[in-house]
Amino acid sequence: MPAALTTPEVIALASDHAGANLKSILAGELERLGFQALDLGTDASKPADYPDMAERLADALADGRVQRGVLVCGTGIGISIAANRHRHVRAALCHDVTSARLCREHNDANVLALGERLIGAEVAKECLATFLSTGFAGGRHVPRVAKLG
Ligand SMILES: O=C(CO)[C@H](O)[C@H](O)[C@H](O)COP(=O)(O)O
Repeated sequence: MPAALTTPEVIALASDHAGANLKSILAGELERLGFQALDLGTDASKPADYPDMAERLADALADGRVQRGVLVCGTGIGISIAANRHRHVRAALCHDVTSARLCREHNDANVLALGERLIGAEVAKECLATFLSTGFAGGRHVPRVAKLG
């Protein structure tokens, strides 16, 4: 009997020009991990303002194209600030795997934000894999997360 086919989860990525190279690396890593990458731009040759790129990802979450996403700018700061202005976005700026785990367990983050100019590709890939494989812990965190929205 043939194995059941499952549709891979689509994960959206967006970045400004300063995060475009790391975004490409992470798109490849997503495919390697069995996800489908939806690249919302920009590429390194097309300068873009991080609020506009955060909005693209916020829109993809709002209209249901994706449930989770990744944002990258130079530091991850500007693009995470911009993303969190959208009420349905819980973007977590992470520089390490522990933060990537805790933002899922405690905050039910739906967006991982990274800074290409601050962390290396290998750490970024580890953060991505941890973010995607960690569930929300629920319990005492539920009312706290509810107060965010
Ligand atoms: O918002 C940022 C700083 O917190 C991001 O790192 C941007 O990517 C950065 O400001 C872009 O800088 P650039 O000099 O215009 O490339």
